[in-house]
Amino acid sequence: MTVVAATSVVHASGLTLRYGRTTALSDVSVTLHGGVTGLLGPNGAGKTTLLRIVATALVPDRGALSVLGADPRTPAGRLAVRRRLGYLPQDPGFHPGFTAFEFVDYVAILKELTDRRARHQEVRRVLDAVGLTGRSGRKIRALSGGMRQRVALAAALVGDPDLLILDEPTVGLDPEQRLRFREVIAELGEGRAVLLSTHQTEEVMALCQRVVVLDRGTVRFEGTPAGLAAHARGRVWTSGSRAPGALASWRAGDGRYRNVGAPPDGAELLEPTVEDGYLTLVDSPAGEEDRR
Ligand SMILES: Nc1ncnc2c1ncn2[C@@H]1O[C@H](COP(=O)(O)OP(=O)(O)OP(=O)(O)O)[C@@H](O)[C@H]1O
Repeated sequence: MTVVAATSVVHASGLTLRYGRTTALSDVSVTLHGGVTGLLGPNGAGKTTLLRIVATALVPDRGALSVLGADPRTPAGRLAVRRRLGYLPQDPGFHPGFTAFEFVDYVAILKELTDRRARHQEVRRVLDAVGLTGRSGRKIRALSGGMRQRVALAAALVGDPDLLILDEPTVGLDPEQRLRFREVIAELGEGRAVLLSTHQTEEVMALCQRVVVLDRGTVRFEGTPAGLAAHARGRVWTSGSRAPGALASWRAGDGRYRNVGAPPDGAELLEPTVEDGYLTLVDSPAGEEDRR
């Protein structure tokens, strides 16, 4: 296990965190390497809590954690992680009166870029990386949701971090903006580790090399998107009418019903998608963990 910890970007084992009487995470163990990893799960699954722990913004009640080879429980370890980490929280806390440039510059100051000239160059670099060149002088309050999200991503990119943590980065974006954002994230994942939380299985298919499914504070799956889809193999079928016993059943574009669940004898089976795999996992009893 020590070998895994040494080569992984994040290695967490047995993380547990409670908010009062609510157990947000219970004995969560995950290992992340380079590339894009999606953290998928329903509302309240514990995604934000896990991201905040990895980003050193929250301390778990129990469990061990190594991030970029450092231990966030020690002050020196926390500092080492924070210097090499970019974090896009769900609510970036914009000052709407700031321009995009001013906001990112402010974050760069917090990230200890003290030389003004070098800092401004870095701010221009990250604004350019997210396609905001030419809009950097606009006030944040005058930007669209998609543009604001780009500003937040630019702020997370200051200092060229080795690990990027993105909490639902494409929420609220229209399909075109989402696509553009995906392009940027995919490119970022080529040279570093990206951990992003999402509710969207299509995002996982489009972007992620690995996926972790969290449900009610526990890891239900850790593996590839193809492995997650395979979880529903033999459990997706097509029929001429709605199947009453299915976990989910809907009329597809071809006019036939696509059903997920236990198929009746003789059903015509379909190739499962990541969404099917996810559905069969989160709708089955907790405690059946799957890693592939
Ligand atoms: N500050 C807090 N105080 C009390 N309970 C909290 C707090 N933050 C989160 N929780 C609870 O902890 C659980 C996990 O929340 P968390 O925000 O981590 O889930 P999530 O998967 O990110 O949800 P969502 O997809 O809705 O953002 C939920 O039951 C939530 O209500």
